[in-house]
Amino acid sequence: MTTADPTSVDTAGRTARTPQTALLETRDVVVTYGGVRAVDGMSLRVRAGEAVGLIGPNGAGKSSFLATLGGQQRVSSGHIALDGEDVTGLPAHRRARLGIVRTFQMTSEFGGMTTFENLLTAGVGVEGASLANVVLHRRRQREIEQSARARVWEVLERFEATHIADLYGRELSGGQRRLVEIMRCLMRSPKVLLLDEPMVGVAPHLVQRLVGDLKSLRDEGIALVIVEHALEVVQELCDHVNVMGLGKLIAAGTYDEVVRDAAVQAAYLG
Ligand SMILES: Nc1ncnc2c1ncn2[C@@H]1O[C@H](COP(=O)(O)OP(=O)(O)OP(=O)(O)O)[C@@H](O)[C@H]1O
Repeated sequence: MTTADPTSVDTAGRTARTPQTALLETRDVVVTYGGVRAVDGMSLRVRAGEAVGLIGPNGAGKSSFLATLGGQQRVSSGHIALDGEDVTGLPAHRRARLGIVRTFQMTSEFGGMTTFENLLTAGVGVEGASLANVVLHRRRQREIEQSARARVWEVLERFEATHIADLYGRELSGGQRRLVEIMRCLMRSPKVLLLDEPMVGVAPHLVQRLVGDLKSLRDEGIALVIVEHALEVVQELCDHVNVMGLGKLIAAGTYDEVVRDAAVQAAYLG
């Protein structure tokens, strides 16, 4: 992720389509909660096949900014574009259809479903099995379900996770849960995968495995945007690291570049 080219997004948020156009681009994104300016003018670009880290001290605005990318948080001002198209006003489910998908920690509802069912529900949602479809087009619904079932097995095999297909969410280890969360996103064939602390609760010996899985997604061309406090993970996984402090981008570059930056050291110490 790099800072935005100021000429690339016009005032209506449209981006000129050039070979250099970023897959995901934000321009001057601001989020305010009451009087708190949690995100204060974030302009970033993310290319396809790039793993981008978002780091910074507690309260820097990372999660709020990530939520604006996924559409879970409305921006107070600014623009967000995917593939050159302005998506700023789109709700999360419409962005997900366009390819911006965010991992969510499994809630208790998921604990009562098997891994297979967890993935299936994510997959059936993709093709828009609305209530109307279910009621009016049963055959179409069966086709959607059949293709989603095939996709579930594809995803489980790709992550060597067929052995957890019949385990309930509540029976999974922390690392397996994180994997299911990522696999649920994969059911939606994302272009951009947003991850908020993907390594929380993962046993140390499984972190490497999950990092490897994320690298393989990146190498297939999916853009990853990762908020992560575990800096060794950021160092290993991310091609580009953005550091936030008090809502603003205070440094950007490779991991080695940003950790040497005086402003970054001051933000972490201060
Ligand atoms: N829903 C909310 N209502 C009011 N203030 C909020 C809300 N969410 C976050 N904030 C505030 O916005 C600022 C940024 O919070 P945010 O969670 O985005 O930061 P963060 O960098 O992700 O922090 P952490 O690393 O601790 O998760 C903080 O001052 C926080 O208290």
